[in-house]
Amino acid sequence: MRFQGKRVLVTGGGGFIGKHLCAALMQEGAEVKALRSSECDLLCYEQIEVSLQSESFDLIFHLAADVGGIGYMQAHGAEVFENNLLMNTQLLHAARRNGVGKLVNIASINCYPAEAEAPYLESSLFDGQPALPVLGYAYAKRAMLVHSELARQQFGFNSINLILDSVYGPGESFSLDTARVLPANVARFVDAAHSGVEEVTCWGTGEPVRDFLHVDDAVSAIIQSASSIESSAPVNIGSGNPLSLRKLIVKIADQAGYRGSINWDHNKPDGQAVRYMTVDRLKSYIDWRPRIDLDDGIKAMIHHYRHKVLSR
Ligand SMILES: NC(=O)C1=CN([C@@H]2O[C@H](COP(=O)(O)OP(=O)(O)OC[C@H]3O[C@@H](n4cnc5c(N)ncnc54)[C@H](OP(=O)(O)O)[C@@H]3O)[C@@H](O)[C@H]2O)C=CC1
Ligand SMILES: C[C@H]1O[C@H](OP(=O)(O)OP(=O)(O)OC[C@H]2O[C@@H](n3cnc4c(=O)[nH]c(N)nc43)[C@H](O)[C@@H]2O)[C@@H](O)[C@@H](O)C1=O
Repeated sequence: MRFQGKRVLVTGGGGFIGKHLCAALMQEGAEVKALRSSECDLLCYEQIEVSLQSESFDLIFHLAADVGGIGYMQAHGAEVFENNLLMNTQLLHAARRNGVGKLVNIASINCYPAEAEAPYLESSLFDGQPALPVLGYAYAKRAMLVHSELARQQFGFNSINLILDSVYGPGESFSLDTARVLPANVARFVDAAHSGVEEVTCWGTGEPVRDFLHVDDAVSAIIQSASSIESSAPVNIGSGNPLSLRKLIVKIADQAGYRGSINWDHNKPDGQAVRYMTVDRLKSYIDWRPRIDLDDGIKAMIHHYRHKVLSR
């Protein structure tokens, strides 16, 4: 019971990773408040002050973000930049002013340069421009990392920064327009197999390489990191098992029972080319390894989509 009696706030606590994190924190003995945008809009500084003045928190996990799959990020680049920059900056400022014990920021593998050499090392984070379709999101998250380090240096404020790779699992969006690649294609191929179509078109070239981490493994790493890391230097969290999107999508199509052909729409963005990370720094802090195999995770996602989403 690592968090026994601790008062913990989770921004974005009603979102995909946030819900899983809140449940796990409660099991660790924490008193958890999941902050919803309807009760505290992080774009409004006064509302953040009210939330942090009404209760004192030992720890804040900051998951709230304006975020989605590559299609959403590309279509809403300026808003994504503005909203995330404002939320992240205001929250850190208010947390520091209100004596919060520790802030755990969640950043993304999208922060790495488009041309970074895989596996990504934390020391190369700022060595070039992020990929164009996710530029606004990546720069807002990069600013959060810089703010965190400066607030530690100037004020001794304790915030840490975790860089997540692609996380998947039950509870994330399956909407074809806004979802990430894995759930979008679970929905696409389960629907295609069900309706018996013989041709399906996926986004991009299928050539990019990605690494997927199940949400339960991500949450376990986030929780252990929160109690073990006392530095603002960013720390990668990923599975270290890369595969091409073509292979991923064929796995999903097979498991969904789809037997038709797969085409690729080259007009859709590919994003970063070869993307996965080392987790040596993480392992220097905690004893962790991912436990959920991708094939099992896909199987569970297909089951979840068929039985929990389609049956609604
Ligand atoms: N999922 C992934 O693969 C990855 C995620 N990340 C990061 O992890 C974090 C969580 O991601 P994920 O769970 O997938 O995202 P979700 O979109 O599911 O959750 C984000 C939450 O942010 C909240 N939010 C958005 N705008 C505001 C606002 N103005 N004020 C208050 N809350 C707001 C929403 O709360 P509400 O529902 O109450 O409106 C929403 O539930 C994000 O910071 C994301 O950048 C990083 C890398 C990979
Ligand atoms: C970690 C990081 O994860 C996300 O980053 P991303 O991996 O770049 O985005 P994505 O999951 O949307 O995958 C995009 C890749 O997949 C290909 N692709 C194929 N078919 C579909 C498809 O149907 N939908 C989508 N979205 N992509 C598809 C597409 O062409 C591209 O090559 C961020 O949004 C952000 O949430 C974040 O923080």
